[in-house]
Amino acid sequence: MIEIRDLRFAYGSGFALSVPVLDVAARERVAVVGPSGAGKTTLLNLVSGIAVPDAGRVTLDGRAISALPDRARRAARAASVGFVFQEFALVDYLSAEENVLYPYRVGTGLALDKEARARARALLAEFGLGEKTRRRPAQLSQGERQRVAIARALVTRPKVILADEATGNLDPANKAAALDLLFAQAAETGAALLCVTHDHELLPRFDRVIDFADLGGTA
Ligand SMILES: Nc1ncnc2c1ncn2[C@@H]1O[C@H](COP(=O)(O)OP(=O)(O)OP(=O)(O)O)[C@@H](O)[C@H]1O
Repeated sequence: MIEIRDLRFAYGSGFALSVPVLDVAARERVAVVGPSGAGKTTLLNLVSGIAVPDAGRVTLDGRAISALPDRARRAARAASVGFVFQEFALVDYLSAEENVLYPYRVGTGLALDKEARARARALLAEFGLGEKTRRRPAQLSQGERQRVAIARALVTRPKVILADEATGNLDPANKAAALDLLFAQAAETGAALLCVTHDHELLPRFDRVIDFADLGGTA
């Protein structure tokens, strides 16, 4: 589902990333670990098409997303990828439900129809937020905001789910619960799941753990 070949990327700051091969199959749940600043977020940005590699290829669901022009890449990302951002990146002035529906609002061509709205509400209900769909992020707890961010990543039923420290800043019970939600939804839709995490106690729950140092390294 995710296929990386000979990936190279550098920031102007000098940091460079090189990943010769990385594959994640449909239904596979993979954790990525590594020290702070190793390039884990950068890797997720490259996989999702937020960033474009200097060389090499990222293929998602059979499509070389890294080779697409900007607009097509954004559309492909919206169609194929759900992303749980490190700091959640919720929109302050939108309700929980409107935050979950945000992927439909960013000019990606996905139809914000009745079915999408029903799915957003169903996810929030399943995540224990059925009574709080109209609240704004500031009126939610940290764990609740986290669940809104996860629901937003899942609402389009993406084939690829990327999570950047999706369980960071949560207490142990909320960490486990957040992972349960991600795993259950990924299993339902058959998505590939790639999660950056520093939570070593969660690693046994993944099918595979990739240590960033073994990926091919940074140069
Ligand atoms: N937009 C940017 N421009 C220039 N350099 C950047 C940019 N974003 C990140 N970097 C640098 O690239 C390197 C990798 O950053 P990245 O955020 O991918 O690491 P990380 O492994 O996710 O770290 P952490 O675990 O702390 O989140 C760091 O040295 C960082 O300073």
